[in-house]
Amino acid sequence: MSEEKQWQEEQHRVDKVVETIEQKQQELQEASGDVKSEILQVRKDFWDDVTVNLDDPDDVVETQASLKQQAEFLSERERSHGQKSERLKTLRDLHDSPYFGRIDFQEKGEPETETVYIGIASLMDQEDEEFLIYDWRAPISSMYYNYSPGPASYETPEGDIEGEIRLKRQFIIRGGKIEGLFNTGITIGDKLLQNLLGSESSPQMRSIVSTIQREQNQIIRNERSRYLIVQGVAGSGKTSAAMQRVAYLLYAHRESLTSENMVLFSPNPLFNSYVATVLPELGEENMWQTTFNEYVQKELSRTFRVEDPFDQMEWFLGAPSDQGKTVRTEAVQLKSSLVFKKWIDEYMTKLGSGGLHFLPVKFRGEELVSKDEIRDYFYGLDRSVSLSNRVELTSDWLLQRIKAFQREEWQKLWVEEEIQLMDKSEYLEGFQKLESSKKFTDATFDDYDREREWLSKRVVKKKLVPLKRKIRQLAFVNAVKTYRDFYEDAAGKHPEYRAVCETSIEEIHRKRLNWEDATPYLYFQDQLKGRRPLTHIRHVFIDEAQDYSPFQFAYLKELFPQARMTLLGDVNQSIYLHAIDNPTPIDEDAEKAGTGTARTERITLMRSYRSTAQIVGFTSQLISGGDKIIPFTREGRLPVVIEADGQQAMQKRAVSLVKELRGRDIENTAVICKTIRDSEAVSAYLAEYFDVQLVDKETHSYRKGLVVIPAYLAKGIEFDAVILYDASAENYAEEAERNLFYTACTRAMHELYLLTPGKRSHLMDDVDETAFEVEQV
Ligand SMILES: Nc1ncnc2c1ncn2[C@@H]1O[C@H](COP(=O)(O)OP(=O)(O)OP(=O)(O)O)[C@@H](O)[C@H]1O
Repeated sequence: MSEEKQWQEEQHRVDKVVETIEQKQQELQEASGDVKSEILQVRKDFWDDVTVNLDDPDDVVETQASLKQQAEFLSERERSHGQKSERLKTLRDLHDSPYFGRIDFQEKGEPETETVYIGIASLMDQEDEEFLIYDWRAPISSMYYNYSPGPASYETPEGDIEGEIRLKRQFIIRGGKIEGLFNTGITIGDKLLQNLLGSESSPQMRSIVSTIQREQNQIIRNERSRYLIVQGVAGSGKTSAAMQRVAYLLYAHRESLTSENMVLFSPNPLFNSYVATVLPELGEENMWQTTFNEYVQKELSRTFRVEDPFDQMEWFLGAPSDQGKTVRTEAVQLKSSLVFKKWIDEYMTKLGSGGLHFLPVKFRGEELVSKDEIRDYFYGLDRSVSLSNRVELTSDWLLQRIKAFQREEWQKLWVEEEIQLMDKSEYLEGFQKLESSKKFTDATFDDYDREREWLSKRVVKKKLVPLKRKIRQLAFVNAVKTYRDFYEDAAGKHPEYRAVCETSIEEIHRKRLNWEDATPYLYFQDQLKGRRPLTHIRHVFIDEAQDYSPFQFAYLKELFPQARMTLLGDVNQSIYLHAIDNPTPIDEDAEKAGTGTARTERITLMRSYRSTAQIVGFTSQLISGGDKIIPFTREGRLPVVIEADGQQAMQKRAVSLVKELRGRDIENTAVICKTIRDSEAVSAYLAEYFDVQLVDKETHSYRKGLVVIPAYLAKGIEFDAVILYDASAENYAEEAERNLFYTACTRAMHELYLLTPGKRSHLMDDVDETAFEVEQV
């Protein structure tokens, strides 16, 4: 069949499908309108349709039942309306672009070839008999991603279905019109992918549903593993695959899984907003998205001023190489390791028989239960009971003590004074309560006593509420002091870490916690007080997983005991201090990294999609093993190293470069600096010429245009052009900064410039001279 004929036939089919969509839209709109007016009516008549009678207890019960019934009816209607609106939104998307793929599949033993069209959601014909479009997540659709024409199979609950793909076709459809049509051979989607990857970057990540690659599909549809570890080179689609995986899981387990059962840990708040549009684009709701830092700060900020990972990074990049830096580096390495977790576990065993510190229970400045009494009670409990359970029992005991104390307190003078100060409404409330309980007759002496008694009880009870709450929160355990003792003990046992322990004690004393101490402290506290694990979470996604220490990962495992975990990362992008000599959760040595179980699976992605072949050619030479990275064949300009004659010349060139890029319609440009201080200075300078956005650790979203950003915050995101600001030998002097340098360079999709005010960094020494151009200004 001629190409033109094929095109016509396909367009004809698209027209028919669009017609069906329009019919369905109309029907649904009418039904949705009906439900909406019904809801409005129910809301309006709500009180007419319920029987409200509060005369006697039976009537109250009946009223409650009637109210409940009406409320349930209303919420059922609202739910139905919600589902209809969602379906309408999906139909709107399908109306614009009904599908992106087609396979003709002949099942073994079947005479007919089945034609399967694949889109972002399923669509049945008007008779509900045939699929006009299959959802990309349906089992049969998996073949579209997994196979080229030829033998193919797919899994179903009843077993594997085998056969042959006779044709595989891709479409670009917009506004109901076919704009592109490709019959694909061995590699899927080269042309379509070229198209997509060659386009402009965006401050919001896009869904890759129409061009998912086979190796990415394995991540998306993985059902077996407890820990799925993805080591993927920069730009290999890890984040993209993770988002598609969420959508896939929500579809495949729609009876039992919702977005509330999932959490995504991302590297910073900016990244959260970067990925936030992907799932809604696929018709799914976003899950709980957070950062580990956000979680830690929420848990600890009432006790300590906790450093965040970005400040730790800034310190690392800025601190002079002296004794202080050596000690802190040692501290970071130690406190990230599972060895340190073991030290804490051992100390917990010791605490089982003595050494735990308590705080006295005080009320109105008076000590009710001394810390010694609490300690005696605690250590009087059966020693085989775990520490956290003993703390729980102690809390019960303290609450009992408070109850007894409460009675003694009623008669006290301060209570009488409080009653005098009570405002009128509170007083009246007491009076009414007594009256309604029919214990209060006319104003007799007896009634007056009862009123006093009632009010005294109320005053004492109310005053004790915060204290009881604190006891329930186990605030009587002095975890901070105990943690300090732990370091004292460690300093004695491990003299080689004496300096580390001493500085830790000093920090604790100042109510401060360095980032490397945050997870160990949380863990320490949990061992003492227990923590309710978040069992409703069934899937945890950790992006940039190489930035987590084994200790942090172990902590997350305990926090989400029922969850499967998908860890995505790149060892060459581990930029934090702890990763220098430590394994990270994505390390090949799973045992060391704490991810080794029978159900751990590793997937390695070597193809890089983000950058042009020229940029990948350059960046891959910055890291060891980079020669194995496979660039996606998309051509562009060689990276340019601009050697400027001093700082001023570099600044000037940065301005002219941005102007040049704009002249060529390259709008989304990032000037990537090493630290926030550099970024502030550069953005202030550029602001004299352009509208520029400075991104710092608090930035939640960025807009199109010119952005200045420190390298460690640019993780995970991408720009059309990257200008690496100050790639000099002085600025990037240390080997430990190699990954940061690499991460910054790999943010570029189409063009990469490295500006240096003098000799370029030795981190580029191994890059072949043919992999970049040199410009001198
Ligand atoms: N199958 C695909 N189809 C279309 N685009 C893709 C595909 N895979 C990746 N991309 C594109 O490649 C770029 C990089 O993807 P992504 O950010 O998911 O990679 P990553 O591995 O998380 O990168 P990094 O580790 O460098 O942050 C994005 O623009 C993404 O849209």
